[in-house]
Amino acid sequence: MTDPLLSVRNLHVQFNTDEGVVRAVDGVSFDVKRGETVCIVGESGSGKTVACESITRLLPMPPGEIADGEILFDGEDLTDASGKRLESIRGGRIAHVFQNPQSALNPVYPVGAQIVEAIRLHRDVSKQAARDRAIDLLDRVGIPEATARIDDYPHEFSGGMKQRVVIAMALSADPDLLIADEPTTALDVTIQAQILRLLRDLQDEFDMSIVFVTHDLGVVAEIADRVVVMYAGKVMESGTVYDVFDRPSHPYTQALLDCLPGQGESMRPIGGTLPDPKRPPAGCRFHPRCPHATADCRAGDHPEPLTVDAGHEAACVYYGPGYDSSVIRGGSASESRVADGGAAVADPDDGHDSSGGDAR
Ligand SMILES: Nc1ncnc2c1ncn2[C@@H]1O[C@H](COP(=O)(O)OP(=O)(O)OP(=O)(O)O)[C@@H](O)[C@H]1O
Ligand code: NI
Repeated sequence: MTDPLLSVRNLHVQFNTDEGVVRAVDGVSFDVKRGETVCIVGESGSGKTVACESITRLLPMPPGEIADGEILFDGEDLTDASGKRLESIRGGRIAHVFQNPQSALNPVYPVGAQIVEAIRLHRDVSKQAARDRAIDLLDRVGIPEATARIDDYPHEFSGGMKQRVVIAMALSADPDLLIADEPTTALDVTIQAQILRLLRDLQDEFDMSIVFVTHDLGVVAEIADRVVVMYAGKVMESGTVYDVFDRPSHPYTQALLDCLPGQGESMRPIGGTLPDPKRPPAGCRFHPRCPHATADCRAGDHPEPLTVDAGHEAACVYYGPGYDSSVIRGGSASESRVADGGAAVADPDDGHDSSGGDAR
């Protein structure tokens, strides 16, 4: 068995603020194998972006700080890497794509010039060779008449086409890992589906791994090989897309799935809101909102992940000896939810802020 491409081990990322320490990512572990797509899913504020942006230290530090843990990328611990080393990895072996394509493009230069620059940053090639490759990349991401459009400015492209340009730029260095943080959230549904299909095709073609952040379980069903469910800085459940959709073993995962509209029912949002990250509750982070919480769930530390099956883990006190999963899964345990698709997880912060993309 080969080592995973990326192995995030017990990662703790915090912000030291005047009001206290925000433990945004609080002991998160997950692996990404070569060539696979891992979706990180969870409500707004659960720490998805902070976890992803810590990998290449895109997250400004300070105010952020990696307080503990390891980020092993191809065997190298990135938490120890120098700023210079990370700069070469960023955009080289690890590329990021964000929600808002506008933020990744410079409005005053033609898109081709920006892709050429990205190529030449990581490769010693002539301008002409880089330009040829830029045209090829634009063509591969589905920009019609790439040769004619390479000298167009970002504003001459629609939102979906702009995101394709950004993806072409991200691919320019042949990355081993693409980290895409809500790359389709700002796009309309049809365009979203096209971009997801594009990423899947490109993944095969470029043989890369993808970490895909979303709060849309429909998107997860569409694109994930494996899923990491985050809540309030913790991983609640992880497993293959089939494990998580067909055998959800954490009440939080179940609650997220219940937000998906089924036949003729409307979306049921999860009651309550995320805890204050400066003062998380004792016990399981989800217990104040969990319909199954017992005294054991309200005390002590957050539960350790327990193995459900090989490769499928759930961090739930309830998931233990004598556990009756039908209690949590209700009557719908046998229905495959992978096919449902299409719905966003109810989000307390409804207008998912675009700062993840705008900040850059
Ligand atoms: N610079 C910062 N200073 C203080 N707290 C921060 C900072 N950046 C993020 N946080 C906090 O860290 C937590 C995790 O935020 P993060 O952006 O990772 O959530 P997310 O899961 O990506 O949510 P969304 O779906 O809205 O993008 C939140 O409580 C957020 O308020
Ligand atoms: Ni985010």
